[in-house]
Amino acid sequence: MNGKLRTAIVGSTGYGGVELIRLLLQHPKAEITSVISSSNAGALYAEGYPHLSEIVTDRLEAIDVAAMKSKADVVFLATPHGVSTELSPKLIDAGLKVIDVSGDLRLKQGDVYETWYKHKPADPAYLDRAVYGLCEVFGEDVRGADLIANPGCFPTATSLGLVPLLAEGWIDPSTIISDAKTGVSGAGRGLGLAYHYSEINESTLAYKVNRHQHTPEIEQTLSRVAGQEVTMTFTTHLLPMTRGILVTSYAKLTQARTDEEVVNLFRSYYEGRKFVRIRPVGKYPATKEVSGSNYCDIGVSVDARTGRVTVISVIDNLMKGAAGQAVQNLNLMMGWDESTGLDFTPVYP
Ligand SMILES: NC(=O)C1=CN([C@@H]2O[C@H](COP(=O)(O)OP(=O)(O)OC[C@H]3O[C@@H](n4cnc5c(N)ncnc54)[C@H](OP(=O)(O)O)[C@@H]3O)[C@@H](O)[C@H]2O)C=CC1
Ligand SMILES: CC(=O)N[C@@H](CCC(=O)OP(=O)(O)O)C(=O)O
Repeated sequence: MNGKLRTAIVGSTGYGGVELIRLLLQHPKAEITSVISSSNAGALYAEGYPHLSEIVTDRLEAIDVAAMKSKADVVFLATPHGVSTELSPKLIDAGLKVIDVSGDLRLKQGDVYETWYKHKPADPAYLDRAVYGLCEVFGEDVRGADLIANPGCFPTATSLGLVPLLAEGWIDPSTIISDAKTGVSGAGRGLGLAYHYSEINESTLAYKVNRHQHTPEIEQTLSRVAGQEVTMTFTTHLLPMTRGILVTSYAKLTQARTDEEVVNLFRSYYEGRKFVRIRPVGKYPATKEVSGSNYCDIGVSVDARTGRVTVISVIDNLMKGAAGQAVQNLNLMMGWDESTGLDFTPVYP
């Protein structure tokens, strides 16, 4: 023992898992004690990820709650939907802390989860116990929690772009439309026809139109902040890039505002929050400007002609959209500075 917090990663062989490894390897207060696989226990981790040769020398371990309890304090779940539903209660009951990167514990109402995810929901007691870790909005809830539902990638970018406007009543909640674009790593490492080079290269497409599972998650956050039920239109698009999410949101202003007023509202709402950066009037962020980092960058514009505000928000889906925010949640949960181990610049170009 060197005094560091011991972490285990279930789903370590996926894209979310390998990004968690990148972050936890250089975290000053945490270490990785188990990399876990449901299908390949015994194999050397770096066999599947040669970029980690001579860096991660561990072998993959099977899922075993007692073994995790003996080797770890906190377990990250970077697993497909449905796994955490069953596994998180066992880990919590064993006295472990859990940060779930999947969607299993994000929606407070089990029937809503079942409708959108087509999976059996988790036990309501654990849904109640899970704290929704959108750090810049609900971060206070995370301190001292033991079960975190890490927000989805699209919900993180979309919600951070709308929350200040709703919190202050500057937009009409019934008029929100968000148009989202993502790179292919959002779909994970598994194979799928839509993600083949020859299918997505030089092409783009909308998918899960009016049925994306992140819609109720965004609505849940916006409703909580607005203090009334919010429904919205949300459309996702796949782009031929590896990392990155860009969301453009539109809503009707409740009264005339200037660009400067809206920029100042965002700056004041996120004051002191390192990972949200607001562009000046007339400037809008690109996905490359946050790539590999935990930042969410936001640009805003008022259209005086239509009375609508346009918000552009970008994140790296694997960082602020998954592993980065999961480590930020770990930091908040442990009472550490939220940027511990995340304090590095984006990769550019
Ligand atoms: N990719 C992204 O940008 C984001 C992903 N997420 C969510 O994070 C989770 C992981 O996503 P991602 O890493 O992209 O997905 P991947 O498909 O890349 O990885 C998922 C991993 O889960 C493991 N797994 C599969 N079945 C089981 C099982 N029954 N029990 C335990 N582990 C299993 C697999 O590894 P093995 O066979 O070795 O066990 C696999 O490597 C998903 O819920 C996803 O929705 C959230 C935000 C963003
Ligand atoms: C390109 C692509 O398919 N992206 C995924 C991103 C969702 C995801 O990562 O899952 P969570 O629900 O756990 O956040 C999607 O649109 O479903």
